[in-house]
Amino acid sequence: MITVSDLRKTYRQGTRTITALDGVSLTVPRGSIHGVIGHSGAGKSTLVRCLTLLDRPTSGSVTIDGRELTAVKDSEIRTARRRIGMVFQHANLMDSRTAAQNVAHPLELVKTPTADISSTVARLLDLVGLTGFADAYPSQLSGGQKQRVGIARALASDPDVLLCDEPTSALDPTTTDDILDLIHNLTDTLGLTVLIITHEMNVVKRICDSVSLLEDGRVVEHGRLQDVAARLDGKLSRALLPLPAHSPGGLPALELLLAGDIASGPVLSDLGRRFDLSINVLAGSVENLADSRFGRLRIEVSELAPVDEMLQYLQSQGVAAKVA
Ligand SMILES: Nc1ncnc2c1ncn2[C@@H]1O[C@H](COP(=O)(O)OP(=O)(O)OP(=O)(O)O)[C@@H](O)[C@H]1O
Repeated sequence: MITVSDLRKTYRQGTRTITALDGVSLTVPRGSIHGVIGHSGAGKSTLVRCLTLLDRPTSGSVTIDGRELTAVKDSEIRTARRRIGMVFQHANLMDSRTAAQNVAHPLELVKTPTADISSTVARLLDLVGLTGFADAYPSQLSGGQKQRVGIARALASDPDVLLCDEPTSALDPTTTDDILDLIHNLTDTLGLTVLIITHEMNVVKRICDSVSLLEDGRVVEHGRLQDVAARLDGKLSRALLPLPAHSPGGLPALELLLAGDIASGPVLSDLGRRFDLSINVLAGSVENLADSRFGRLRIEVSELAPVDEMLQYLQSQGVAAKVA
């Protein structure tokens, strides 16, 4: 379990104080994947640096499985960092070393016996789907394969936590999905706790159990994926289930959010039949998130439609709805 409590980081620039993290708190339950999503400048890199103690936070704490990392003395930082496996945007491999030698590097640093290194490296390359690539140099590997080596290297020190900093931002969509699936499978197989820093909503959609939205150094929204997706006015829900901008026409328009079984049901035909009116769908977005179906729809109804009654009816059916 990762617990980040009220983490603050300020930088001095001449006479100015820049607040990069302004009281960030989040919890990642053991064995789950949490995404931190934010635009450029939100504080993502600063958060990564503070979590890995590359930068000391100004205040606040980071605790992993009950051990407060932020309380560790400078002389013990290297050892403490071994509990966190880091996966970077660009795999950051050493070009002069083969895949196997890159994965072996963290083990060599702590003077692991050579026989143990060989068997661990072979097991890890196997685990990330790179059997047969042990002797390949980074220049002979695709972007996705390099990232697999990076993941194997992150796992070499047998960490409790995997911290992934924009792990797929440099990859094409298909490779992105393969790498995300690998991280997901490893989480299950090894019981890892994973924190993924990203600016891509697709990463959150595909593998995160929970998510925090970082803006100007603060977490402005957070929760389990199925909970944030179900918030009609939530920023995360809008990003997960996007609709094009609404340009109001002459007719009343409603926005609906359907979650779970309701999203697969005949909501619109029931609504039309009950109020004896026709309904036009103006825009819609449907996704499977956290094993549930979610839909956000914008519909248009006739001028004389009893909008308030319709909203009440929809709410009674478990559909969040409002005038668009
Ligand atoms: N060493 C530093 N000195 C001064 N200001 C800094 C420093 N590092 C970050 N900042 C500021 O802190 C804020 C957060 O920056 P950070 O790099 O963490 O954002 P980010 O979300 O990672 O952005 P990006 O996605 O573009 O990398 C920004 O306003 C940035 O200018």
